Amino acid sequence: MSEAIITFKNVSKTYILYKNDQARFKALFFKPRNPKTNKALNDVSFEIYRGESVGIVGDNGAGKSTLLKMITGVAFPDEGEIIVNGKVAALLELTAGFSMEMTGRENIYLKGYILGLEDAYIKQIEERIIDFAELGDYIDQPVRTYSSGMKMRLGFAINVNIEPDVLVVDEALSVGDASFKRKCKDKIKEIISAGTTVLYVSHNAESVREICPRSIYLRKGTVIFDGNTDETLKVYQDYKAAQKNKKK
Ligand SMILES: Nc1ncnc2c1ncn2[C@@H]1O[C@H](COP(=O)(O)OP(=O)(O)OP(=O)(O)O)[C@@H](O)[C@H]1O
Repeated sequence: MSEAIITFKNVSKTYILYKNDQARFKALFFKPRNPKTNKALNDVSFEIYRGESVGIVGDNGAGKSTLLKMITGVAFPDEGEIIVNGKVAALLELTAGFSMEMTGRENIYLKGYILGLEDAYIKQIEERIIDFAELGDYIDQPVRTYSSGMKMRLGFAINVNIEPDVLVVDEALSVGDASFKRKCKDKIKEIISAGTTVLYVSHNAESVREICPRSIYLRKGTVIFDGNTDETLKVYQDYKAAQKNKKK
């Protein structure tokens, strides 16, 4: 077996449900007593190997985004351990981390530094990113002057052009107009065929089948099934059908 690039060992995450923002702020200084909580991930363990494409499926609120955010390092577990051995690019919150006052070109460097890339490497991929983003003269204008679609395009262009070891994709992400969307899909396919490890969250069974030979089914934060995508989708769809029948 090749090397595990992502390892989750008994990972759990509980969110505290605050009454309001004031209570959320107060909690920074005083631990709330008996707060309402929601366990978003419950004792999740798996290993993903270099070059695998793995789908994450499950109903709304199952914990899919929480799991992806932990891989990209924007959410943290309260229990368990996560090991990620490589450079992660995320097609999730594309505009996170941008400085609105800096130009698009400066933001390419800013994001590159955040990802731990060297100056010389960023220089090498800069033109490729600019070409992909199709922002014309706006690349040297402050990002605050961009439309939301333009910011997303820049975010997408950076993330897909840094030659990541792991690409994390939320299919619900919508980037730009139809022709740009097509270009993004093609680029994701190209990255997959280059052997990059991909984690793909989607509610669309067909697209999971198309991209991922293996899938993990989450229900209320727990891994219910982890295996061949056809088998995983069958377990998921059978459960949904049983739930529907119960309601009748
Ligand atoms: N910041 C937060 N504070 C409180 N609860 C949260 C927070 N983020 C997520 N949750 C809760 O954690 C659970 C898992 O959420 P998550 O977004 O990971 O689900 P998901 O499977 O990605 O859902 P969807 O398919 O709707 O995107 C949900 O019950 C959600 O309400």
